[in-house]
Amino acid sequence: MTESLETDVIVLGAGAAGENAAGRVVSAGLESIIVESALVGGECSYWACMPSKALLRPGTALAEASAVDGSREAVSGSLDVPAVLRRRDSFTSNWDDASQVQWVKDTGIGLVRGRARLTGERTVEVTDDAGTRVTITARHAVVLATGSVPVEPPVDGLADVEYWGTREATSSSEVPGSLLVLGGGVAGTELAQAYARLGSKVSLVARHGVLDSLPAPAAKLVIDALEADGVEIHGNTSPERISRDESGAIVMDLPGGQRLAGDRLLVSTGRRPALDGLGLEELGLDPNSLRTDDSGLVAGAANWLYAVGDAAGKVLLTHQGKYEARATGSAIAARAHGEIGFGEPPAYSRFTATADHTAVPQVVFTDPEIAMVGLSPKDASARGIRVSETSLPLSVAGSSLFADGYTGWAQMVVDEDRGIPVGFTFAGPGVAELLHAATIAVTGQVPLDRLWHAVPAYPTISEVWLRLLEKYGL
Ligand SMILES: Cc1cc2nc3c(=O)[nH]c(=O)nc-3n(C[C@H](O)[C@H](O)[C@H](O)COP(=O)(O)OP(=O)(O)OC[C@H]3O[C@@H](n4cnc5c(N)ncnc54)[C@H](O)[C@@H]3O)c2cc1C
Ligand SMILES: NC(=O)c1ccc[n+]([C@@H]2O[C@H](COP(=O)([O-])OP(=O)(O)OC[C@H]3O[C@@H](n4cnc5c(N)ncnc54)[C@H](O)[C@@H]3O)[C@@H](O)[C@H]2O)c1
Repeated sequence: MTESLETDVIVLGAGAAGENAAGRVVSAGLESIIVESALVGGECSYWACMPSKALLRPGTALAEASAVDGSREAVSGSLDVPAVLRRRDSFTSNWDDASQVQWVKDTGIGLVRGRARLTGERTVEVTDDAGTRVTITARHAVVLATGSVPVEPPVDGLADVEYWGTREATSSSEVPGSLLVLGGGVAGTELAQAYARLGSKVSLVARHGVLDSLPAPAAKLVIDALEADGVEIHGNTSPERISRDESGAIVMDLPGGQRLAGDRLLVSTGRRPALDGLGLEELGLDPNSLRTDDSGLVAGAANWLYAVGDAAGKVLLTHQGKYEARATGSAIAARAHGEIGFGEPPAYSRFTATADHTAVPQVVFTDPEIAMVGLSPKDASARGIRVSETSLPLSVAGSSLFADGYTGWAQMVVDEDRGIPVGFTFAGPGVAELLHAATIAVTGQVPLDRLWHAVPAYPTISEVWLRLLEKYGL
């Protein structure tokens, strides 16, 4: 038997983006049903941001205490691995989504559990594990917030060995004796350090370099730290073959005859939007090249289909997905109330995710951290913006108080025609909390001669702002 439901807005996927889209339309007076096939809360809560940061934080806290004369002497032991894993489990609520389900209920959002598929315009069919079907029709819109899936690299033999993805690495209850990591992006780098500090012998294989899309001096600080943690880095290479040997170890054959072996293999080689099996092709849409405007509206779908978060494939970060979802939720509600039309709303209105283009903040939560926002000199030049780059070692009174022998780096990218900063990168211990000031300066397009009057408190690490402006020439 098929149950039929009707609502204003159907949201597919109850990750961070889906929750925010549904929450936004409900707070604007519309009804919404969210459909989820796994845990309400999605990847970030259970298998990505939260558990990975919970695995990293104890190692960073220990390193911070060990980096200061006086407290260093009080550090007498190493990480307590069972306690670290227990704390990680508490951050994932032991993979129980009851509290997030309660939030959905309290917010007035309907929840249907099962796998959703679009069966027509504004119509979704949901099938749960027992085979029960529910058909839901939306009066206004359907939002795709189905997240992303890992990309499996085409490596000979990989499909025949059992390996970890980031889900297994973030939820593991064991710390392997040795771990091979394939992929030197943010996920591979963070998890390589987490496991090295928990006691694994880690080898990291990166097709290009480690964090190679980030400014080289910042990436170098992280590479040095990984090596100090005992991580063996194999850069500019990719395995020719992966197999399992007679002892049960996973073996990676690199070009040139080098062979690496480990108890476990983590593959973290990127992600792509999870749009397969949603019925998009039947609606004349290509899941491999879905295009959305800045309100999330999908091109070619007659003004009823939206995509947000990883599913939209623009920026694969939780905070940016939530931001897109707030814009989309507001746009859907305003359109339903006849307040705006279906043309793309103006940039920087609350109906658009304008910052996706110019001011995306990201933190790499290794020790040292890398925190960046906005455009790199290369990004800016590609957009035809005439920029200057100012960079220096991060060395101010606040940093030397933070840690003995503090090493860091900072960069400011300035649009020379407009006299405004368009990008910042900070690398070093404790720099993540410097980032929001930079995000505000970039998003607010604060002129440098006004930024000069934003005086950093003494003695904080933020004094690096003053050093950057002085070096720039103010
Ligand atoms: C290891 C790792 C660490 C990360 N750390 C950070 C970090 O520190 N900070 C940060 O900003 N970002 C981080 N990210 C990225 C972040 O996890 C994602 O950007 C974020 O989870 C995307 O949220 P979302 O709501 O778009 O998708 P998801 O959280 O993936 O949610 C999508 C939901 O849709 C459901 N779903 C899918 N298909 C269907 C269907 N057909 N029917 C019903 N339900 C469906 C899924 O079950 C899932 O719950 C990390 C990623 C990884 C892999
Ligand atoms: N702190 C954070 O914000 C955070 C942490 C983890 C993940 N994430 C997000 O999750 C997404 C996925 O992370 P990710 O690190 O898997 O993706 P990524 O795209 O950042 O990095 C993938 C890496 O794998 C490498 N690679 C691909 N194929 C390879 C091969 N055959 N051999 C060797 N290397 C290969 C790529 O060169 C790249 O360096 C990213 O968009 C990232 O921003 C964010």
